[in-house]
Amino acid sequence: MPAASEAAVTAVRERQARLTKPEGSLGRLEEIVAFLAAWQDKPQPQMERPLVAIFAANHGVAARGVSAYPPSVTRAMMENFGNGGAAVNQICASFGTGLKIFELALDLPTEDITQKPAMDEAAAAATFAFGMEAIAGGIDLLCLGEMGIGNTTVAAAVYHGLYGGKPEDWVGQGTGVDAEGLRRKIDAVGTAVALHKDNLTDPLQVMRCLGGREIAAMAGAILAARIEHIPVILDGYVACASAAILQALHPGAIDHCLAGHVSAEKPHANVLARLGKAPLLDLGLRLGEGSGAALAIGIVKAALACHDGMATFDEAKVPGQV
Ligand SMILES: O=C(O)c1ccc[n+]([C@@H]2O[C@H](COP(=O)([O-])O)[C@@H](O)[C@H]2O)c1
Ligand SMILES: Cc1cc2nc[nH]c2cc1C
Repeated sequence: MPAASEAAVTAVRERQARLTKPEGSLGRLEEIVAFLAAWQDKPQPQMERPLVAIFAANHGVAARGVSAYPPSVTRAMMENFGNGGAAVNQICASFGTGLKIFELALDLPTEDITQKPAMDEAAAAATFAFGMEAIAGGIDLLCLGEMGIGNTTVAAAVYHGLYGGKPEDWVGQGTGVDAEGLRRKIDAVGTAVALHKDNLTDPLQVMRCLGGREIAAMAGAILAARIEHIPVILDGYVACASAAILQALHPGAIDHCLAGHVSAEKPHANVLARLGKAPLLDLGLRLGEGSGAALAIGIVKAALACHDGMATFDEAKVPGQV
């Protein structure tokens, strides 16, 4: 895996020191520019072709009453994305960002994780490889999101499988289940992790047994982005499950990823702490579909505009530090 480019970061830091602002005063905007330089391996990082990629999948466990919405919403939302009617369409339009939707066998839900592994090895591997396609087309930043009724349950199972604790530590409201729905989610996560317990020492087996197709595909996309020097912005609770799998496989594997936001899905803050990521935004979103990652593009755009467009002390004849 490529490492962060120290030379590119040094070039960014040198320019930042000359820009007309007190040292360090742009805070995380400066860190974002250094981060892009490090992972694009460019002394002048850029974001001319950002992409929001959404992976959509269906889940057998959704039949257990773990979502406030029926599984048919997943396909219906694909139509809506195509027609520009979803929140993420409008966020992307606000920033002039490209959006691609990847459909993952919606008519063939993965197995119910409380009964069987979600996928067999061939399907898990093929889906991971398919996710690697997200970086095609010369993009310079990848935002990762998903759509899939029931996927906050499988994400919770992945976290419980990777991190232990109790099922309820990792379960939140998802699309807005009531108290009974929450109980069913907690039961499903506990049952699934107990069923597959002998398979959970390998993070890729956690992905295969407890995850879903969008989670496997996003993991592939994150890894492909790393290899091709494309920084990644992660969306919320579900997208971070893919990052958690890669981090568990190899501790530095998600160093090229930023957390776009902290979701209102309660355990997400804890997940981000485990991933070592401070979110860029905290807006109470719990939508998924890449919305929080896409919003963070606005911050990245402003960070790069400052870095590229600000005058230096010399250019503006502003006196420097005493
Ligand atoms: O990623 C998040 O932070 C998030 C939090 C709550 C809900 N979602 C979205 O809601 C859907 C899953 O919710 P559920 O209740 O069906 O498990 C799926 O389409 C996700 O994109 C996503
Ligand atoms: C309507 C709807 C839109 C979504 N977008 C992402 N997850 C979603 C879940 C539902 C239910």
